[in-house]
Amino acid sequence: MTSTPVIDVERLDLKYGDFHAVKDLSFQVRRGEFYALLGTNGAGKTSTLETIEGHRVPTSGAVRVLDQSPRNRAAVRPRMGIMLQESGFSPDLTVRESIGLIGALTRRQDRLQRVLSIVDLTSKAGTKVSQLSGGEKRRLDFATAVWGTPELVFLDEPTTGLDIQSRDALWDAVDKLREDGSTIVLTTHYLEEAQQRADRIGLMHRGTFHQEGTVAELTRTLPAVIQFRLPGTSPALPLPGRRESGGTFLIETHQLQKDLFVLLRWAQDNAIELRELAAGPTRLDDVFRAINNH
Ligand SMILES: Nc1ncnc2c1ncn2[C@@H]1O[C@H](COP(=O)(O)OP(=O)(O)OP(=O)(O)O)[C@@H](O)[C@H]1O
Repeated sequence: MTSTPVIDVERLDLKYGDFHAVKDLSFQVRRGEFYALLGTNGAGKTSTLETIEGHRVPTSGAVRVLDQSPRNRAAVRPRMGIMLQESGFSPDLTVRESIGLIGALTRRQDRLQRVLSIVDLTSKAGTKVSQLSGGEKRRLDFATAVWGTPELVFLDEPTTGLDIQSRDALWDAVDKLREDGSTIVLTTHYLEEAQQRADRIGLMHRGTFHQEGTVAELTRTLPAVIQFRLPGTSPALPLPGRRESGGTFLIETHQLQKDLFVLLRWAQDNAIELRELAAGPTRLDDVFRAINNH
């Protein structure tokens, strides 16, 4: 038996006046899944998420969240943790009071000390929100996703403005949420974060999906890349490649292992050092760059 999806979007349309922001969009997120909703600027991600979160009414189509209408806030809100791009905590409240508010609004149970520790704001518990740094404010926003281990967590650009330690700590906490069974929906422009973690990706462009699938499925159609620099003089390359303006050679291939072997054998036979050699699968960045060619 397949369980009911945690999010079920069926033929969603959203219009702002005459402007058609989301067009006939359908997708599902399964329980325990890490789903990344990505896309170009203005693609319709925020509009879609706001509808799922219950802030917007669809122009047409149906949205179900946790088997409820998202407009049924009393039923749905306690089960969701939503980290918005700006949570809008009152500047006059302290960190402790702000986190207390999350508890009051969601009616989930948790311990203040536990959440303060996860977001690394224990020493700032008595500090007013207006006096927090940008990164500290962002960590406070993350408390909304952590408090009471919600069944469904939305992370909207969660790492913007965070230093590397804070980013690592945030992803560790997200891993812990997943271990505890939470379903995660991420939107971000830091594609490598989604590439590393998402089970599936919905890639939006101009109001609809350009592609949807696992990272492997999204990158399958594009070649992998081998890149390197060559010393002053060398014989012709054994494979078709191109020289970038900075002097780096690029070989695009659909047979990475085989072509890498050909290149390494050529370098060995000709006693050539391939400087700054790097080879890797297609990255999501390349999938994004390819969008505008369509
Ligand atoms: N309230 C509104 N009134 C009119 N147009 C709107 C409104 N909100 C969004 N739009 C338009 O709808 C489109 C989708 O916007 P949305 O914010 O959903 O995109 P996004 O994918 O989140 O973009 P970004 O990555 O740039 O944040 C954009 O062209 C935007 O200008």
